[in-house]
Amino acid sequence: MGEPALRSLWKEYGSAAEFKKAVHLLKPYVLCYKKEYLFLLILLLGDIFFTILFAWFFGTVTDAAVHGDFYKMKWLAAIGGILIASSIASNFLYTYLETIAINSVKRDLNLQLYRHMLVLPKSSLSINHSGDLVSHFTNDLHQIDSVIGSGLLNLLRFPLISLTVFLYLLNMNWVMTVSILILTPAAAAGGAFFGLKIRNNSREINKSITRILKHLNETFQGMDVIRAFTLERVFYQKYKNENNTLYDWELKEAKWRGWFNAGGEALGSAAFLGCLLMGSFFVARGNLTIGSLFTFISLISHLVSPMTGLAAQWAGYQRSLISLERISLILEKPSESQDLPSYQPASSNGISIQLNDLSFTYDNHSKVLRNLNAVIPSNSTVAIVGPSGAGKSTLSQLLMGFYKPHTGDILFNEKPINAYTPAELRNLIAYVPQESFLFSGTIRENLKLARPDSSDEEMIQACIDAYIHQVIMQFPNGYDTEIGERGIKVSGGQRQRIAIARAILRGAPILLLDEATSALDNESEHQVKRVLKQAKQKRTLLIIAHRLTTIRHADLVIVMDKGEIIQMGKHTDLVQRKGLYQTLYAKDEISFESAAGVKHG
Ligand SMILES: Nc1ncnc2c1ncn2[C@@H]1O[C@H](COP(=O)(O)OP(=O)(O)OP(=O)(O)O)[C@@H](O)[C@H]1O
Repeated sequence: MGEPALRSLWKEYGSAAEFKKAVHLLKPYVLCYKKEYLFLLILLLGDIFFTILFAWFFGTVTDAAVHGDFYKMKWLAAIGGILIASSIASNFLYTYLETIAINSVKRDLNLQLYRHMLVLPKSSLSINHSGDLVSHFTNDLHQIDSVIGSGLLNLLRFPLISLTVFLYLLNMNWVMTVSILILTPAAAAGGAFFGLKIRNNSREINKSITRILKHLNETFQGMDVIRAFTLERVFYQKYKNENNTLYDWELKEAKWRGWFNAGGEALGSAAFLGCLLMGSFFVARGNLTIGSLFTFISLISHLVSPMTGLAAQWAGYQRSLISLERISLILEKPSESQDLPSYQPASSNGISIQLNDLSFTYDNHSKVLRNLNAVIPSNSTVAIVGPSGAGKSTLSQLLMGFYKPHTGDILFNEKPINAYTPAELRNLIAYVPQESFLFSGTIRENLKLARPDSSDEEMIQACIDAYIHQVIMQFPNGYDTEIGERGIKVSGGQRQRIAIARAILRGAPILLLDEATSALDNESEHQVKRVLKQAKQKRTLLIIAHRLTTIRHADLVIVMDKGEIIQMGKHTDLVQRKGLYQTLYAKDEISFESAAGVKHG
């Protein structure tokens, strides 16, 4: 590492800003368990008391043995028994309470992180890779033990035990005690140096773990492509390289920790040897008993090791701080609502939609939607068509409030959608995405997610309308058939029809279908469209479609190209007019007829 890089890292490390940030983040969670932490603190103070008492006991027993005072040894044995029993009870309680404190804080932080991610705007969430997001839960949350468990209490315990032992030893022999203090700067400097090294390493380790999780995510999601394109060797090699990188960083960290522990031991040994030599001198001169020397030696480690211990703790904090920094970056992002949205039955009144000079950009550079103006009356069927990349799906994302318009407005019943809460807005729309996503579980569970209070009759009717009921009834367990992860056990067309049934069951006043019939055969598509046409008295139907032959019945067709609305009207009018719609329709009809010809031929 270059000198300037080291200097800037040191500056960052020494600023304590991150430490303050960590305290700010963790404080509310830790305070929820203040009773447990208070009790732990009392046990820690008890531990200091036991440490001194054991050292005193050790020295007193030695002196009694040297003087052959068996009467004293008898009651010392009884005290020893009480001390050991109390120490065992205190250790057990400490371990138990620490586990409660650590796991409670971690559980609460975990839930808050998950909750926050659920209500983050799509624009904030989509800049992170899903592997990155998962790594906050699988890696970062497990790295914070050292700042919420003993590590936190040691910040108090180490200085306290050092001070108590120092005063006790000072009282016993001030020359030896003061002499040992010359080791303090070495312990502190060692801790600071290794902490800096470990901190830098932790950052790289976290990055490496995140890359591995990303790679795993993509491997399992893209397994079919990997197999079809024989990419197994390429993926294996990439995974191996990532793991080797992680191994190298972990090894580096182990080396630093190894050196650090060895350094701590060396300091401890130096203190022990120094005390033994000086102590022997004082014993020989009759200024110290052998028992007192033993007491001194057994306590000296508690004077030196808290110094190295505090430094080690500080070094250990670095890994936790890096993880906390990553978690707080997510928690700091503003959410789109305070409450978790949930299903609320929407009013059955129709919803009119108005686009007012609507423009949008994903990256603040190139506009994906430009000055869109349109009025969609309530309970009408509107088709949005146009070539690939025209901006149709982007418009649907804006209608659901996943992204905010750059300029202009969208009005539902003449009220800007910004005036609705995300939950209100999304309860107005039933959405069928381009790629239907089903959750693992049964078909019934997937359907009832859309409207938990729906009856079985309503669920079955939605499936009849989506032309999927007969198919479901042929499955061995009917509606209770498990459909596997992401609905992998049903065909693409079946998945799409279950997704349409789910949206119909939701009963929202707007039904938004984004290429939702692309995987259906002609017969299924015809049936679904027939039912949707019947249902239009009850809802506004927005259909984004590629196959224009299927949207002839729409009340309004909006033709988009390069982010603009270039034509608008009824199919019968548009098909007569020269323009993009006519061209697209002619092409579509040819391909439809030739497909039918191939089928029948
Ligand atoms: N999340 C995104 N971030 C950045 N650009 C995007 C994002 N999603 C889409 N785009 C860009 O916005 C433009 C419009 O895409 P959009 O998906 O809305 O088109 P579309 O008309 O629905 O196309 P298709 O019919 O192929 O689905 C494209 O140029 C695309 O590259």
